[in-house]
Amino acid sequence: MVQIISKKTVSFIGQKMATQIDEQLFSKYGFKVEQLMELAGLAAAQAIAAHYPKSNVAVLCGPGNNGGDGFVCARHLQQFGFNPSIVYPKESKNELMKSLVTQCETSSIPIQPTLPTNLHTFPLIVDALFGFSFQPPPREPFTQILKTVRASGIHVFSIDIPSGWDVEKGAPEDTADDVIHPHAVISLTLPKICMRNWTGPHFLGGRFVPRGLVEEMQLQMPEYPGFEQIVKVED
Ligand SMILES: NC(=O)C1=CN([C@@H]2O[C@H](COP(=O)(O)OP(=O)(O)OC[C@H]3O[C@@H](n4cnc5c(N)ncnc54)[C@H](O)[C@@H]3O)[C@@H](O)[C@H]2O)[C@H](O)CC1
Ligand SMILES: [K+]
Repeated sequence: MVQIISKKTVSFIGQKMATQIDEQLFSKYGFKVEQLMELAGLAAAQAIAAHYPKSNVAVLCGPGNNGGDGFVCARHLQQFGFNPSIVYPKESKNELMKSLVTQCETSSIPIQPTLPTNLHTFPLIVDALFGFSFQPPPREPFTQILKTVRASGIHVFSIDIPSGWDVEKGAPEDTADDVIHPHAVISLTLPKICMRNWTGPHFLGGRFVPRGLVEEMQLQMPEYPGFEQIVKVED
């Protein structure tokens, strides 16, 4: 059972604050992005395994670190007995992303640049296209992908923020067809302001922020029970 915490007990952060936390973790606090990405992707996979039955799952990975979380999540989902396939529309030249591709390829996780033609047979999609650095509106080829996913009606689990959402302005109109309308979301580190009014299943992970940074930036962090990596956020 994932422990439930109240949304009143955690800070909701904007795009600038999320970027500042990220920068501080890597500069002053000495972390490497791959360390944190591993924990972020693992937390996402744990939330998925806690919330959905084992199945085929299409993991949509964008060109930035949100996409990196998706690759890590796919690897762990396979370890947990899911059958992941990765959709990676815009290959990054970044060495870390190349390593993540190798890790998944050598684990026999298929990777393709476009949505599978049999997408309708997938019970679940993981959305790791864009995170807190997204600047709307989406550009091609992502617009078309977001539209197809929206039209499919398949349950989508979003990592950090639902792709296509403005990080701060919140959920778009119900009629918007080029954004993710998620079934569930995992916020990483802290929820972003766009998640304030979200009432669907909401997990929180990324239990890696060091005490010094929490105090320096006066962050209200979640109380994780014991040695858990995820909690669920409710009213
Ligand atoms: N501190 C943490 O909590 C950690 C979070 N992680 C994850 O990293 C993302 C943020 O990653 P970042 O590389 O900064 O950016 P994104 O992945 O959100 O996207 C950048 C990527 O997207 C392109 N892009 C931006 N806007 C558009 C657009 N309108 N259309 C098309 N493409 C767009 C841009 O060019 C870049 O290529 C965070 O959310 C977490 O998921 C880390 O894994 C660990 C630490
Ligand atoms: K996302």
